[in-house]
Amino acid sequence: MTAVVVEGLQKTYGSREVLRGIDFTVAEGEIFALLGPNGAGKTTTLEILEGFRSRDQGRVEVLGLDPGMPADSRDLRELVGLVLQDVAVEPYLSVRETIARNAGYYRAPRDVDEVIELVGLREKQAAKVKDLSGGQKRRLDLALGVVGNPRLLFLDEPTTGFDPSARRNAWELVRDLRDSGTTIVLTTHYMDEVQALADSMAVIANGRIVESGTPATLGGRDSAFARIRFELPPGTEVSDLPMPASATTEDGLVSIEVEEPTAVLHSLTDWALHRGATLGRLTVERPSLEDVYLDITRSFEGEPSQQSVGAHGHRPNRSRT
Ligand SMILES: Nc1ncnc2c1ncn2[C@@H]1O[C@H](COP(=O)(O)OP(=O)(O)OP(=O)(O)O)[C@@H](O)[C@H]1O
Repeated sequence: MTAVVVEGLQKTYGSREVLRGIDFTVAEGEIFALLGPNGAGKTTTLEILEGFRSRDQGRVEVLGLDPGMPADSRDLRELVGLVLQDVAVEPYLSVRETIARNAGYYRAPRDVDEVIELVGLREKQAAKVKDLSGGQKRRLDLALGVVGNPRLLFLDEPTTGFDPSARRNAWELVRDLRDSGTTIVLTTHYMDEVQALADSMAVIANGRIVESGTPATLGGRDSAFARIRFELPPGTEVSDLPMPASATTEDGLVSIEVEEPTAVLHSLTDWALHRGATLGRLTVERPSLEDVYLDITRSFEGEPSQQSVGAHGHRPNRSRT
């Protein structure tokens, strides 16, 4: 089943066209990542899906419901979990009290101890919210997102401010949630996060979805040329190589670009071994997800962007507490 359907979604703030007709779908049980430069409209899209923001045009369906309809939006509250960028929580309550209080808002919440364990806050369960570090606070946000046992979880930049080990734990948690059947829609600026988590993804730039696919195939990444780089053995020239190669670059390496590197590597290493030489700093790389992502978004930088006229309004208060 499809968990989220977005078709021709448009949103304008004043006369600033932020979404110019975007389309994507999220399959039930997958982790879907929405990416894009600052101000591209990711949060706006998420807020529309969550029912916190109205849309101007287009069709939106979340778990078969329309978040733009008040009655559907109320039903969605039970089915959907949110981890937003600015969750307001009571600073003088403890971690446990905060999670227990939120559990009380749902008909069939998860067990509070299980949630505390899940987000790794057992040691901090008696601490007041105001005394938590930034990363611990974000883990509490995650706990509040999952305590209602949602079918669909929205994560807006879930690991911003986490240390490397807390990020790994959060990824583990997100994968566990997916494996237990929760659909997850997340936004992030970290390509390693997308690589580690996303089953599918879409890039939004200049008000449109400009690429979509999987982390492995985005922007034709899987069929892109491989780049072989190495140090020329002492006493040899680029022209001695058994195939065409670029001259040494400023980092002292020779580079060869090929569609399929197996045969080229074979003749290259054969060539070196026959001379009793080695190919220092030898690497074979295809463009990383980050390379592809930057290429895609850069190609939209020159385009006329969303028009900007008039003052910004205030975001609605999205806190549930
Ligand atoms: N309430 C509002 N009124 C007017 N303009 C707004 C409002 N909310 C957002 N915007 C503008 O809409 C554009 C998209 O904002 P949005 O927060 O959706 O982007 P984003 O992709 O989530 O960005 P970031 O990566 O920085 O979080 C921005 O230019 C922003 O300034």
